[in-house]
Amino acid sequence: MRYISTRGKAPALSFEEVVLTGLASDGGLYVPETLPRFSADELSAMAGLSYAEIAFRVMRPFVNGEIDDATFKSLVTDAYATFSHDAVVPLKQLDANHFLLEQFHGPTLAFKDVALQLLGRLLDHFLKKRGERAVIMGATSGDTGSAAIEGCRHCDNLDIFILHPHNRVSEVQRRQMTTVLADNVFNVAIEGNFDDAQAMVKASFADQGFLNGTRLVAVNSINWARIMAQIVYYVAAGVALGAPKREVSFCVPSANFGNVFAGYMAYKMGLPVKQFIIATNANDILHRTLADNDFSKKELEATLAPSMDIVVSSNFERLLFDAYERDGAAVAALLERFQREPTAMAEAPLAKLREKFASFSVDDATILEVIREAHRRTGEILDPHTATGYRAAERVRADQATPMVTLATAHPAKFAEAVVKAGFQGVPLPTHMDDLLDREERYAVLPAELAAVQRFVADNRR
Ligand SMILES: Cc1ncc(COP(=O)(O)O)c(C=O)c1O
Ligand SMILES: N[C@@H](CCOP(=O)(O)O)C(=O)O
Repeated sequence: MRYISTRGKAPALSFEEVVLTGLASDGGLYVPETLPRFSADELSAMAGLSYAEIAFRVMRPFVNGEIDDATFKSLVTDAYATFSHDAVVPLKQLDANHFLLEQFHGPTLAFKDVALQLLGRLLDHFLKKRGERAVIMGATSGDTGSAAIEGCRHCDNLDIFILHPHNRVSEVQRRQMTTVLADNVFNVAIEGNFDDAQAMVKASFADQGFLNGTRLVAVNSINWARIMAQIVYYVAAGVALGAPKREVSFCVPSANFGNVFAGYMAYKMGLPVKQFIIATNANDILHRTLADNDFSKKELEATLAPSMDIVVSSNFERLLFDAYERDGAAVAALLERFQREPTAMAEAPLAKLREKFASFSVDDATILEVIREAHRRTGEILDPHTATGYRAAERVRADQATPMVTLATAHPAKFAEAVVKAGFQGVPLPTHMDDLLDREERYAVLPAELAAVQRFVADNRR
């Protein structure tokens, strides 16, 4: 298998190269040239297997024999042994046909752990094999940062720089990052928003001169391995609920679009999916695009679901590539227009997306209402991101007969502000984080200026 760019002009890469690369050299994102497809028998055979075994079977075709099976199996098994629930990503039934897929049982309590526990191990494996060092630059609206640090901190060959928007992540999220005092971990609070941070990371991939030849690696979902690892839980949930004999629907709290895109990949690989629902907070560009063909930027708003405070949604590009029949030039032209001015998708690709995707946007007042309502009905305290999904699933699901799986993307203990505002006392952190609020913090505060950030990285990398 080879990986090609969504903008059609960068060289095709192998799996190892794609894991060790960020953006493609033409500014696009890498996707597999062809997708593996599972037969109904292969899917049926996955029901009842351990999560690690399903993960191995789903991801093996993407690895392409570039890691031998025994080694890859052990990387996968080790990655998922760090989760506190035996099912790794368990399903919880809320009512007759609505399920939560709990994605917060990993070390940092959000769905990002599922991919980043594996990505850290893959990077360690490839860099050791090559005898190379690398620098990671990542942008976070709160969850990717700690999951990346947790996944990569033990890799001696890596220095990790994580940019978060100053004062725009929750206290628990910030401390999960800034209290890791390892020599290879650097946190930077940017005086700007997530889009500023992500733009600086992307600009650094485009011009890596400031690193004097050291490799720059991505831990954001621009890295294909992030998407690959996230495909697994769609397959695991689907077969647990009766696929391939029964269709399943998924509702996904969305922003940078890596999570729901992974679900779409599972569908393209043979999982029978009736509907994907894209849930957004007040930063509703994905909903506006799907519902009104309004593919235009609006001022980024700080909401009670801060991890979804994103306007420029990276992985939407991967979906556009598919919707535009893999025409890289058309995708590049649309995205260049989008950066400059309000724009719209062509009718045919949009119609294609609407066959499988619906969307819904939830404001802050509704997030609070949903947290209270879901607790009354189910006994669960949802985190504010999951709350957007819960409401969207109720409002725009295609039918009641198909099982609906809402992805519970984070643990409510990470978002005390929203939970308390909704009228609860808060949710305790798990015991391994008991003293998080007392730990020493270390981070730099920098202006949202590329030169300042690159100087910081160049000066501090080991
Ligand atoms: C808790 C949580 N929910 C939802 C999202 C949205 O996921 P995605 O960016 O993959 O669309 C994020 C981060 O982006 C998140 O951290
Ligand atoms: N919500 C994310 C934003 C970055 O998304 P990614 O999936 O591209 O890493 C975060 O919590 O940082």
